[in-house]
Amino acid sequence: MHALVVYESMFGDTEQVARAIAEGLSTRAVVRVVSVDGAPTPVPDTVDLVVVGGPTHAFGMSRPNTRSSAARQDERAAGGTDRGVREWLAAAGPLHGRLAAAFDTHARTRLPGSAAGAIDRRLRHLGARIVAPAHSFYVTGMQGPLDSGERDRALRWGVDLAELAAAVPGRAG
Ligand SMILES: Cc1cc2nc3c(=O)[nH]c(=O)nc-3n(C[C@H](O)[C@H](O)[C@H](O)COP(=O)(O)O)c2cc1C
Repeated sequence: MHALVVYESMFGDTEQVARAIAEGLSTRAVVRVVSVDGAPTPVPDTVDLVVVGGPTHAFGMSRPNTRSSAARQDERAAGGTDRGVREWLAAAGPLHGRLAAAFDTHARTRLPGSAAGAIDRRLRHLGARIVAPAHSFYVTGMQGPLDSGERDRALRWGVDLAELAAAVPGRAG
């Protein structure tokens, strides 16, 4: 099985989660993990499983104005304003026959909404078969860092995803 993990990250937290998920997936899959800036469009035919994640901004996926706002808040985010998962998904092409899953990072607050839910809906709309419910990983403040234990939780989710994907008939296990 070939897996592609695509992430957007302004302050580095979603990247850490994406890399941990990729490590978990690698128990059963050949994995490529790429920032949304360099992620291929359309998704190559060789990819069986697409895992897409980004930070929750303003109750959903980032937009150009929320990325600019992040860049004004912290220089770590300065390079990441051009393309987010929203824009990548718009160019990813139909995903019929592909397996997929969505994740996000989210502040531990009572703020509603999640980027993962929006990514999940978009992946379904593109025709992908969702292998696991959209998943959130938590940061302790609006600019991170990741809450303790979240990296390990991401790794375990990656292992679970690989098992769920391998169990789907018709895809390489
Ligand atoms: C402009 C902006 C809007 C945000 N809106 C939300 C929000 O609606 N809900 C939430 O839980 N976190 C929100 N956050 C916090 C982000 O989720 C947090 O920065 C992100 O998870 C960190 O991931 P990253 O390091 O990969 O960028 C917001 C952050 C920024 C910069």
